[in-house]
Amino acid sequence: MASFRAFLSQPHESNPARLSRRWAPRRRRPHSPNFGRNCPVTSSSPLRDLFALEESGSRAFIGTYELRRKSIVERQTSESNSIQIRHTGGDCHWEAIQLANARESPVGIGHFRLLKRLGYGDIGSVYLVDLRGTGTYFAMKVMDKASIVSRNKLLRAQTEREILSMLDHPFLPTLYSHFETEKFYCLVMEYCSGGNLHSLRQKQPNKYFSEQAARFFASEVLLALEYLHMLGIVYRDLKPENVLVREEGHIMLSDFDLSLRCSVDPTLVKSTSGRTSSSSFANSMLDSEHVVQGCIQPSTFFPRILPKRNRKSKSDFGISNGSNLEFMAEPTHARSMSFVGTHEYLAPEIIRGEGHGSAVDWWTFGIFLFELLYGTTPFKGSGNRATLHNVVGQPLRFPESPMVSLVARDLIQGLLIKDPQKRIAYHRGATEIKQHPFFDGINWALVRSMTPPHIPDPVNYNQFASKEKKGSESGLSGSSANKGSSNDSSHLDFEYF
Ligand SMILES: Nc1ncnc2c1ncn2[C@@H]1O[C@H](COP(=O)(O)OP(=O)(O)OP(=O)(O)O)[C@@H](O)[C@H]1O
Repeated sequence: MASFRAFLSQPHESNPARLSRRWAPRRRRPHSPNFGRNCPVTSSSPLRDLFALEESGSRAFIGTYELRRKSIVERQTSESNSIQIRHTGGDCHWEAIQLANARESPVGIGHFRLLKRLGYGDIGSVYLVDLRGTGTYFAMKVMDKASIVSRNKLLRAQTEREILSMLDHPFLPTLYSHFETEKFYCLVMEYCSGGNLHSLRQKQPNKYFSEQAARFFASEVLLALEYLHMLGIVYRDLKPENVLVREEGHIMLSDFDLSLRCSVDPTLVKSTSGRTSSSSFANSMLDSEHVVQGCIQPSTFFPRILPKRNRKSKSDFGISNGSNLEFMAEPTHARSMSFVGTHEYLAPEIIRGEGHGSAVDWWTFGIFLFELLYGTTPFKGSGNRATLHNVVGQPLRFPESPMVSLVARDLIQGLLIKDPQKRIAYHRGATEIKQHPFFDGINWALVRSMTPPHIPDPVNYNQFASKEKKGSESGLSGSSANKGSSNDSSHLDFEYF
């Protein structure tokens, strides 16, 4: 039987600081998606986090906290008299995991309380958990080893873990830790309390979003896809069900087990007209003369120092004459023959079995936008076969109602071109879509600061405090859950499929 440990120890070319079974701090600190969320306090000060963690009653950690607090106080006193705020903000989740790891044994199942099953997918179940005694909440994906191996899904589990460990983006999940028990593989990720966009759409009047809300969600998804493509990841499973809503209303793309990893050659290109629409799309196709020598390395994004004889002057790059350079990292050479995805979202090239690449994400982005705006997908048939038939053979038609703007329809039309090579973004990726008039007014650098159209109801985490009491009184522990041996109805055992 192939072992998860074996796949965990495989070299990972693009992530030298790869997570080992025992959590190791990342070289780069994450963007802190959880600033102020699910944390004991909503402060960015590590000092206040530590006080709050102490107050939450974790006596076992107090010694370590005390040491850390002293060193922080000393550092603050020596560096300045003001409280230091790190640019990464106060993600208490990293602190909590790190402190748990600093104890005698690395983080494992026994450190967590299972609070609630959030859902399940093809390769595992996802639970809301808390790291005992810290008041920090996580989503833990638990996969049954035997089931995964017997159903030949080990590669999918491996892909998901590898991809998650590469990610560091505000609209993508953070993997805080991963480990295995005798029976399970576990991934510890950030928890999204707002459910998914599919459920949220169902709750809208008439079950579709306003154009403004759709533009917000599409902008965030677009940035996530752009980042994935830059890392050489074709997502392949975009659908509202996989777009989770965070506590503060921003989104998080989830579920990477169907994703494809490939090489990518980031490039600087001269910007063309600066505008894209499906009608002018043919004119804005990339002119190969405009491609500047690939001068940025994938994954690390450090400029490659070219040998002197190859160096180009500013004017070679068109900088002096005022034209703009664009960063482009579209894995246009990615190829896969797999038949993966969800019927209504499958791109025609996947159904035709002719091989597919990164353009499938732009097709699914078109279906996604259509569904947000109209409340249904464009090629849905009476059954799966009919749907596939429609995707390949039926022209795109827009329903008469609701009224959707011309620019939105133009973008959808460009994305749902059946020939991937003619599809918008085939050559220049997200850069091209960002310039479409549908996104006029979006400040791409500040999307994270936009006000979300919907803020989920806050989660009452106190409801779980009483469960903890019950759990600890009756001896609930990760290991008992692991063995699935508990008879107490307050216990949460792992359930599968
Ligand atoms: N980080 C998270 N925060 C909150 N809920 C989550 C999180 N990750 C997953 N979920 C929930 O758990 C469910 C199962 O997720 P999971 O990623 O395992 O499978 P899936 O998306 O349903 O499909 P697949 O079969 O492709 O794995 C999701 O539908 C979602 O509702």
